[in-house]
Amino acid sequence: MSILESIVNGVREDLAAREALVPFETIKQLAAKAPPARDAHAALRGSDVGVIAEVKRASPSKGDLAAIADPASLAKDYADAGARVISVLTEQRRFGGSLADFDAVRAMVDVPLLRKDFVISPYQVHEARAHGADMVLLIVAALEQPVLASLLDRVESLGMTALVEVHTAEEADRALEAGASVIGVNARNLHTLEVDRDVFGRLAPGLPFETVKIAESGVRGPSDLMTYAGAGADAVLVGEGLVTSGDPKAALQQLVTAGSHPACPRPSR
Ligand SMILES: O=C(O)c1ccccc1NCC(=O)[C@H](O)[C@H](O)COP(=O)(O)O
Repeated sequence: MSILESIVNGVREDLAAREALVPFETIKQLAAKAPPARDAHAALRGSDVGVIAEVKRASPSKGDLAAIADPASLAKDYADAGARVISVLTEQRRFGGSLADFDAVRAMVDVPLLRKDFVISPYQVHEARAHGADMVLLIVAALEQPVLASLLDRVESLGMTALVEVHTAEEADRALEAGASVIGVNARNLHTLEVDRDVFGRLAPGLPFETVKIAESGVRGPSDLMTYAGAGADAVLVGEGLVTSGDPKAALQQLVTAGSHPACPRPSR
């Protein structure tokens, strides 16, 4: 079984348990009552290269990364340092995240929030909105094409933005066919967990001009951001490099400064 399949199996079990407690109809009503979603698409389409800063406690590739005692305080640091969007991992078994982390962050910051999870069901989309998410991750490799298209429609029908994640040219074609307007190219191979930063540079030129392009994974400092910017990134998504830095706020400030530096290649629009 692949790592992705194993993660998704756990997600499916946890989802069934939550659905038994809060039925789909109830979560839909809660989502409908939530304040409107913030425009994450616009936030990411800046004239500089932006940063999506991630609250990431652990990962399948590295195990425990950081003891984040107060995710809200970390998110406040991210917001103060200029994060365009904050990503909060809510998958528990492999990433140590939770919806409680998400709620704490939502209560603290007004920046658009990405619910970062392995979304396989409409329930999770409404659940994300009910908790105040503005953006939802959809991983092409985890979804059959009709499911991907229908989840993307559902995310947008609730006023949120979908970050559609791809690893290959074929997945990028599927993302575009489904109607994705924000595509994340993840440098982390889901089979080997190895990070190859060159994947973004191979796939980005094949994406339409108007697509918002996010380079995900492997940013350890400003030079990685500059490299991704040179290959056409509108923004980078960074987790490990921030939470293991010892000073996430300062580390993020350095990235934000690099993204707006005159020498940094600008998104081409
Ligand atoms: O991080 C992992 O080990 C991982 C393994 C399997 C599936 C997904 C995984 N990570 C999710 C992500 O996309 C990253 O958290 C995100 O891109 C940030 O990456 P990084 O800056 O390298 O922590």
